[in-house]
Amino acid sequence: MITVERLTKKYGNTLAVDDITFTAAAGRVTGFLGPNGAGKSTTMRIMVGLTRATAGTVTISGRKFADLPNPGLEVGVLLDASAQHAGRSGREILTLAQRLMGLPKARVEEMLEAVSLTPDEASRRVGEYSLGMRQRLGIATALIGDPEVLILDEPANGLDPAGIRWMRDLLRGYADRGGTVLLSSHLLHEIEVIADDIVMIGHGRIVSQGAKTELLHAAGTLVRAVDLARLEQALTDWGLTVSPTGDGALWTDADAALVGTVALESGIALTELRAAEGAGLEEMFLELTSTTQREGAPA
Ligand SMILES: Nc1ncnc2c1ncn2[C@@H]1O[C@H](COP(=O)(O)OP(=O)(O)OP(=O)(O)O)[C@@H](O)[C@H]1O
Repeated sequence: MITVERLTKKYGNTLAVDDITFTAAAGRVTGFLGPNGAGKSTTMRIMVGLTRATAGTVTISGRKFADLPNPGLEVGVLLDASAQHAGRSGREILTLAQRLMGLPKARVEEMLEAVSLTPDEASRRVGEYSLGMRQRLGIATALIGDPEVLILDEPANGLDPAGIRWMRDLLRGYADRGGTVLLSSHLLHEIEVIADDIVMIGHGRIVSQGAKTELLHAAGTLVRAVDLARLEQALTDWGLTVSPTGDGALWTDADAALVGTVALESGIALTELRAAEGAGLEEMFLELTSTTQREGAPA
């Protein structure tokens, strides 16, 4: 389990992380979702002792990262897959990790196999790896110590669709065996398909968090009408948040019963009315993150 309490990080005048509190629970995949510059990487770097917090605390399985005697056995980390030594082979990088953590030699070949790097690929210099191969190697390095907690910053970057599917299954299996997975992404869909819990961050602040199923349930309503412009006006007049989805529908934060009532009262015939679910989560994500703009920050 990862516990983040009232965490704040300032870089000069930039408030990169602004008083955030959340937990990532054991046995669950927690998606850390936010647009570019939201503060995800900064939060993760603080978690693993690479950046010092301005205020607040992070604990991993109840302890601070700095107090873990052999951190690789407790928490697997993948922050920047390109940060590996370009002149070493994948096998050498894994062997270094294996020695550093005092693990059996056989673990290296086991991990290469687990992330589907062939013996030939494992012998090549990392400088010649594609981004997807680096991500696989990074995941192997994170997993080699069989830790209880995984912290992965944008792990799907550079993976092809088959690679993304592979990673999803791997992380699902890991969480199902009781592990804690925290993974970040700026892509809603990536998080939506894999996460059990979602923490949404925008401009350093948490804008929404909870179980994915609950967030989907609360993700508003999609509605279509013959006269869409009139419907939009009617919903807006009722004080509801409304935005066109771009494919001839409107999204609103209200539930379907209220939208139906507004339409009836206004004499507007609807052609579709349903829970927005995935599409709604996206609208919610855009709405929530756009209303937490820092002063002067670009939209
Ligand atoms: N070392 C640093 N010095 C100064 N400002 C920084 C530093 N690192 C991050 N920032 C700022 O902190 C804010 C949060 O950045 P961060 O990298 O944590 O966001 P992110 O959510 O991981 O974004 P992305 O999805 O683009 O990786 C940004 O405004 C960024 O410019």
